[in-house]
Amino acid sequence: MKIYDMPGFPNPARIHIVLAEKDLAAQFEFVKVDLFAAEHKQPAFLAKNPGGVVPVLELDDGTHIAECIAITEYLDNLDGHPTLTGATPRDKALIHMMQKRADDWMIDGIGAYFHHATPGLGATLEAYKSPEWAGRKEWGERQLEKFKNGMRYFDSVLAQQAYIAGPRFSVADITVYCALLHAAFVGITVTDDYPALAAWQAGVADRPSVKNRGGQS
Ligand SMILES: N[C@@H](CCC(=O)N[C@@H](CS)C(=O)NCC(=O)O)C(=O)O
Repeated sequence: MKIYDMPGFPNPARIHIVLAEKDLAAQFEFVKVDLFAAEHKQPAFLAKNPGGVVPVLELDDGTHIAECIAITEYLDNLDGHPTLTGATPRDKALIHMMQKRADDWMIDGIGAYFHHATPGLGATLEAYKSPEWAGRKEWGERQLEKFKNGMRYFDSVLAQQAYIAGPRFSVADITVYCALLHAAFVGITVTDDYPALAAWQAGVADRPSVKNRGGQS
């Protein structure tokens, strides 16, 4: 099986942490897609994922699975013992609720800010010198507000419970953690205003799956 990704980028990092949590990395070949060279917008890659983003999982039968949450569902259920996406109907529902909030408010929020309010991946891909740029930049700035509201919300959640979706580590933790990685890249860090989020972040950073993911992503 293959994973198409780009080392150092936040969404691929989500999958590297999942692979480490599930001890599956050795079963995969990693194929680098050069985002700066716009390889992900070429027909060969778009045939794998019309969304034109990484990561993408390729199964041995040629099936392509895009979207981190879908890839995580697949990987987490391979051994019949899901540990990241919930084992009971209640846990599954709570994890997916928080995962959706983490996707919408955190990883998409900071991603939109990066692509629309900063030079992002550069002039060729982002077209930030286009006449529409001013409006897009303003929209991107508003996405940063959404991200900061997300930080505030998750800080309040983590003041009440150990992890994002309850007492156990889950895919929702991975999503929030990787959104914070992306935020740090653009200079936005977790400050003293968010003490529970900061303590949780330090704990997640210390997990073997996060610390030792083979230097990948
Ligand atoms: N919703 C997607 C997001 C994937 C995504 O945005 N990946 C980024 C890398 S971190 C990407 O490929 N960006 C390229 C671009 O936007 O042109 C997922 O969950 O996999």
